[in-house]
Amino acid sequence: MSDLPPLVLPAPAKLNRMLHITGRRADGYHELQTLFQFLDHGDTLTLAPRDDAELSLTPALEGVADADNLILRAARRLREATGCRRGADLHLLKRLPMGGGLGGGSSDAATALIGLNRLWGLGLSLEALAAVGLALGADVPVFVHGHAAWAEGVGERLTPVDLDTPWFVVVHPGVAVSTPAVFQAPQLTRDTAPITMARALQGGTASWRNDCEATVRERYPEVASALDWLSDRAPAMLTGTGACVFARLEHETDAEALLAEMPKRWQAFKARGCNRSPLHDALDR
Ligand SMILES: C[C@@](CO)(OP(=O)(O)O)[C@H](O)COP(=O)(O)OP(=O)(O)OC[C@H]1O[C@@H](n2ccc(N)nc2=O)[C@H](O)[C@@H]1O
Ligand SMILES: Nc1ncnc2c1ncn2[C@@H]1O[C@H](COP(=O)(O)OP(=O)(O)O)[C@@H](O)[C@H]1O
Repeated sequence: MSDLPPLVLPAPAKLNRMLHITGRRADGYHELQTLFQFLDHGDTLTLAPRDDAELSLTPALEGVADADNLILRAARRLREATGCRRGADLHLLKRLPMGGGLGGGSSDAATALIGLNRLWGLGLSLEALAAVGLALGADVPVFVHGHAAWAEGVGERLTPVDLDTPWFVVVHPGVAVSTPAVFQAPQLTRDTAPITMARALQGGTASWRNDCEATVRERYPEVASALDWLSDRAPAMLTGTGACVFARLEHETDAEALLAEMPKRWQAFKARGCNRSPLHDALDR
């Protein structure tokens, strides 16, 4: 056994504070403009070195084969990209709902890339790690770079920004939303005129919206119920393609009060918005 201590690193959630769909590419993927921000809530990945070349991940994720797990896929891609032959024991404490629009899988992958880069002493730059991550998902690079960002393209062209950092109550309405199904929906708005980042920021939170919301509301009534319930109490939006929705609150006590009166059928948590990823804060400690 190696003497190096395990690395314990956060894999935070993200919110899409706004999301516009501005077009559709020839390959079917959609052009987006979105503002990503992190939450101080997420999964935790523990990475321990091994003396052999095995990669192990515990526990198994329900409904996700190991070969598809973004953490193991990230580890294998990193080894392919660098020729590294080392192994690791990985353990995931999963707190984020899967397929909830909180980017949990992408964040897990980014934490694996950054953690293994350190554990294996590879010395890759964040730029190089983000490039490895982009092949796994469009949301991986923002988690690797670790700063709130204005994103364009399919979400990979990033400009760092500092947004307001209120409290959020994030609600999972208990349904799974299929990202491909939302993007294939005939009624999805795909022609929002592109805007500049400056204009999006000047418009402020009151002007921010998610172009997926109408489609998701129509197809998933429970998401519509959660949005309606939250909107009666605070400004509320969908994140990504859902299913999670979030309300914006000034104070932690407001978030606690909202959680206390929420219908028990929904899972919910409070978290603070952060412009610097908790992963990068942890790496500096
Ligand atoms: C739209 C976002 C915003 O954050 O939604 P969430 O996943 O967070 O909800 C993400 O960029 C999603 O990224 P990700 O979750 O990696 O999507 P993928 O698995 O790559 O895509 C699933 C499918 O959705 C469609 N898709 C995805 C992203 C995109 N910009 N255009 C698309 O048309 C494609 O059909 C693709 O095959
Ligand atoms: N480590 C992982 N954590 C979560 N989901 C994963 C992971 N590996 C693969 N997946 C797959 O990726 C899908 C999207 O997961 P996730 O990133 O949590 O949602 P979203 O993209 O909606 O924010 C899941 O439904 C699951 O099938």
